[in-house]
Amino acid sequence: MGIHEGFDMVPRLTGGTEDVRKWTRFIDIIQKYYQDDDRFKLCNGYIEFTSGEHPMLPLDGNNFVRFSSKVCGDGSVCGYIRSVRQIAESIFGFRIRPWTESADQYGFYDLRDVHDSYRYSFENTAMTASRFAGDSSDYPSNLDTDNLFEALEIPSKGRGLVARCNIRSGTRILCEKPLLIIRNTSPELLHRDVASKLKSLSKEEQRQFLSLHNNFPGRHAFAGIVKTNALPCGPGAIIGGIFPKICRINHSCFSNCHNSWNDETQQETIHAIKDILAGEEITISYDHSGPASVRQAHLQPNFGFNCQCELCTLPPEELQASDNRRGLIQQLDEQVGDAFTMSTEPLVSLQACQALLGVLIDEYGSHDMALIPRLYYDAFQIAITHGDQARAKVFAERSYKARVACEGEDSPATKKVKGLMQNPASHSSFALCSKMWKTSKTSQPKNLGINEFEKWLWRH
Ligand SMILES: C[S@@+](CC[C@H](N)C(=O)[O-])C[C@H]1O[C@@H](n2cnc3c(N)ncnc32)[C@H](O)[C@@H]1O
Repeated sequence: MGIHEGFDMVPRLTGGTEDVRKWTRFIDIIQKYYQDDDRFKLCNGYIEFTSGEHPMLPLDGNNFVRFSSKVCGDGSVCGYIRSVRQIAESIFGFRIRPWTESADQYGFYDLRDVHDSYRYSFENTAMTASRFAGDSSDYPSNLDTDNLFEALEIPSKGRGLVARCNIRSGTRILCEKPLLIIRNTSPELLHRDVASKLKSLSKEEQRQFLSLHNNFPGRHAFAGIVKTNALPCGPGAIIGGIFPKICRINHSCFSNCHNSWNDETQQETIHAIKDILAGEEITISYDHSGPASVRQAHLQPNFGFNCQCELCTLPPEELQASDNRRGLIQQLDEQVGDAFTMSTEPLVSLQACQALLGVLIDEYGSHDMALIPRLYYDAFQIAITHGDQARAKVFAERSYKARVACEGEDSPATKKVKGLMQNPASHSSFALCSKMWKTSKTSQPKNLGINEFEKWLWRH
């Protein structure tokens, strides 16, 4: 029989947005925490710890009731049960009910509930994904990018790209050279500019351009295609690119991919910023962040559509809750960017950074890698301008890791932060404001637990 230990989720999670967000956050933290652990396995639709009775966590938490294993005979599984429980408690609080038979404590649910939940969570996910990807060892790594997606009709959005198999967060889904690069100008001039540039394209490239969606038909049709589809070549760029495949990707205010322009290779890349399941639509964000009304006010005149993404179509109270978080994100972002506070009260800036990280995770789950590299880079700057190389190095490492996931190793921004991670003092602002936090780059404390390390890092 043996002695069992674990925890139950009481009450069970609902399919509501808040619960889904919390579970996504929980799974993200688990993946990051155990990513270098040999016994941690990310499988098709679930996570497995190859220790004890191989306890599992489903990637979809709806219906999850228990994480447990027989613990005698394999000491290491106890460690997994307890650390997963601690992470779960930090997110779900009182809903996590720990129990151990060694202290005569038993789970809340009876075995039939637990078996039903297992059947739902594990057998179902394996079957669902295998329908798309062929076998149950999904997240294929050897497919060329053309096999990762297909163009399909999406309700109320025209055509869009849909994943053909499970795609892991951090995967480069597409890398494309533009058909055309154009400068923003009046519709008439734009139409003429495009007309002359089209002449130098091949017949196939012309066909690709002309087949793109146009939300602004009329006298200047080429300008309409450009306005509907162009993506800026870099943040704040006044030139934009038109891409045959990337321009088929629809927008979401809660996107699962990140697009970025690589100025060195002159290509646009698309990276998954969360695990995407086969059958899910691939989306990017055309917009800045901010509350729904601000996003709509940008999308309608600039791209000519009312957003129908999963966030904008939430019931009003849930959308309001998201708006409040996004308002707070903007507020904290401004505080973090305040140069005077950074130079005179760096601790206030660092606290704003940490608070921002918390709200970002609440709003996006931790998957929104696109904002995370910048946040850690801001934290790096706060530390380095006051001479703190030890923390600056950790912030640079985190920024680098997040940047690789959303832009790849070949992105100029990734290369830059990689250099800073190796040598934080090479930054031009090193000790520029003060030396009051002076440390060496190797003086990070050793042997601290996660919480203690975070306290050190954020100067609590
Ligand atoms: C760059 S195109 C994307 C591909 C396009 N759906 C197609 O059929 O080729 C942008 C257009 O797609 C549609 N679209 C993209 N995202 C949308 C969304 N979230 N809600 C509604 N329509 C969307 C809008 O018509 C928008 O102008």
